[in-house]
Amino acid sequence: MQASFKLSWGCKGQQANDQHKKEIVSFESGNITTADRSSKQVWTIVSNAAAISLTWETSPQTVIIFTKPNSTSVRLLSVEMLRWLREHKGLNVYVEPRVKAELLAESSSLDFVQTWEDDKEISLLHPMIDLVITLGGDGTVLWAASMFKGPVPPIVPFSMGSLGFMTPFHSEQYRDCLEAVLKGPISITLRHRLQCHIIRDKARHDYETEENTLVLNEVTIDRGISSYLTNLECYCDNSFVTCVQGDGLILSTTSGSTAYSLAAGGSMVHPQVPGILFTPICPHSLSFRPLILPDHVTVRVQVPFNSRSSAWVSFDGKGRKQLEAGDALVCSIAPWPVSTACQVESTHDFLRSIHDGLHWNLRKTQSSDGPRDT
Ligand SMILES: NC(=O)c1ccc[n+]([C@@H]2O[C@H](COP(=O)([O-])OP(=O)(O)OC[C@H]3O[C@@H](n4cnc5c(N)ncnc54)[C@H](O)[C@@H]3O)[C@@H](O)[C@H]2O)c1
Ligand SMILES: Nc1ncnc2c1ncn2[C@@H]1O[C@H](COP(=O)(O)OP(=O)(O)OP(=O)(O)O)[C@@H](O)[C@H]1O
Repeated sequence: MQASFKLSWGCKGQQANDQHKKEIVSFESGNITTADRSSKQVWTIVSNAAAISLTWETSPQTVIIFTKPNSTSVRLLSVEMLRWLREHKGLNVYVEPRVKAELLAESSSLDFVQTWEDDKEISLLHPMIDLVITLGGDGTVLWAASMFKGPVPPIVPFSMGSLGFMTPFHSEQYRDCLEAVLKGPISITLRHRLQCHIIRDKARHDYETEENTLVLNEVTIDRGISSYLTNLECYCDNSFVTCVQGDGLILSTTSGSTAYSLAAGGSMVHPQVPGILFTPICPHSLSFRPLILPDHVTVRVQVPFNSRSSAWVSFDGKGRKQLEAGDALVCSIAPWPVSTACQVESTHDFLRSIHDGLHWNLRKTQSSDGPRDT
């Protein structure tokens, strides 16, 4: 039985209208799901960067730890953390099968750690997990989120990488931090994901389409190894947007706005702002500015039949798939956001990340010594 919790919204100390928001963000039985996007205005109210707080109604019992591979410091910390969670907190602890094999090779005293045998079992595991811990960088948070094809338990990301934009917790203080998280309430960032699926021209009469892929950062359609320009026809709710002629296009969440989209000239957007960023990669045109589309639209990107080359899709930088002429990628906001625990609060953590991680707007301060307005 999964631990249950409730979410509440507050604006600068005031309690917002939670009932109104609960109709849009359901958090029954520990599963966070958002309502159909047709309720446009209401959704905007829900997401409007008010501080969101998670309070446990029943205590978490089962925790999973995802770890960055090939890191000695991560491995050592994960062993210590697994023991502490089991021996001091009495929790059931899970790791990925690869990690369990590594742990057992190290010591048989870690046989209390649980795992699964087969990828199919992971869908059975989801309803049992109350809390996710990540030890690594942003890539480990993306990896953990990708394991959940539906609702995602709250994620507590510890920083053990170099940039750590989405990983606000310091691993040295893991005991204090996890004590506070397990007790609650926790301030969270509700990060939207995109659901993407490919429609193959060859299979357009088939009932079965390829399964949806969920991304936390972005889906990228690029030229891959081809040396030709990509030629991508883009539609938003069936209205023609534009044709991308360049290296490609990034469709990003607002959480992903500080990742690849930023490198391609897109704006940085607070992760709780609802929307889809439409950012071209090296467009061969003088006037192609990036766009931000509302969260209720469906974007379709199609390789036209007269395109000189195919295109390639990647999901959070992984799982590349080829798009042939006539194939399309369809993308919209998914109903299962990812809640990540905040060190302080969503806006504070976001601003700290752009200052400390990206050195945003760092400039020597002008001295007061000089000419002045009189
Ligand atoms: N030119 C680029 O900037 C570029 C190119 C390819 C991929 N990427 C990004 O890499 C991501 C995959 O991450 P990975 O760790 O698996 O690959 P990786 O190991 O190549 O790391 C990519 C870098 O992007 C940072 N990053 C990831 N998500 C971020 C976010 N939401 N905000 C700020 N920085 C973020 C990571 O900390 C890391 O430093 C992709 O989703 C894509 O956004 C960026
Ligand atoms: N549990 C995992 N299993 C397989 N691959 C993983 C796992 N966790 C992370 N990865 C992959 O390992 C790579 C590096 O991870 P991550 O970004 O967390 O570390 P990092 O590169 O040291 O951090 P930073 O990006 O902050 O420097 C990413 O591509 C990520 O997808």
